[in-house]
Amino acid sequence: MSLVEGFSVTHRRYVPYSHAHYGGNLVDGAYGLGMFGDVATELCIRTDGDEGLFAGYDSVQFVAPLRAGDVVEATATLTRIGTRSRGVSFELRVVCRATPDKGASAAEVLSEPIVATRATGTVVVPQA
Ligand SMILES: C[C@H](N)CC(=O)SCCNC(=O)CCNC(=O)[C@H](O)C(C)(C)COP(=O)(O)OP(=O)(O)OC[C@H]1O[C@@H](n2cnc3c(N)ncnc32)[C@H](O)[C@@H]1OP(=O)(O)O
Repeated sequence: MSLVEGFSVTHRRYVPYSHAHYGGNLVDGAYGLGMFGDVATELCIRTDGDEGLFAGYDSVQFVAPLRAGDVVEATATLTRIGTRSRGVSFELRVVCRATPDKGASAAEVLSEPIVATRATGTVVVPQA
């Protein structure tokens, strides 16, 4: 178990073109929230031995677009330990991106990750 403030878990994933939803291959904001649910689940497993339940978000900010073809990292960090509640902060970062001007499948590793989404929320676990 890793029930200590500051403990974090990161998931990394390629965003398929089947998830492009808007012009410019833009992906809907819910995609990142789905990743936050999954990474929070692993966080709860590691902190409390249970998948936990997401009670709600206090804040969500869509800081930069997420695009099909991106490789993204979602990080969940434990910020508060209640009795059964756990405060969690989230960040979604783009680490690789397509470069279609160089070819249909060309892509690059970004020199600096782009933060796409930030959020804070609460998950609830069973009584120990
Ligand atoms: C991470 C997941 N594996 C992935 C998901 O996303 S799950 C899918 C979405 N979530 C759900 O379907 C959950 C639906 N909600 C529930 O089942 C319940 O509302 C709950 C389990 C989240 C809470 O219900 P309950 O166990 O009856 O809560 P309480 O006994 O009243 O409180 C327990 C602690 O939780 C804090 N709390 C409750 N609701 C909220 C809330 N909306 N926002 C923030 N905090 C909440 C409450 O303050 C208690 O905290 P302490 O134990 O005192 O620290």
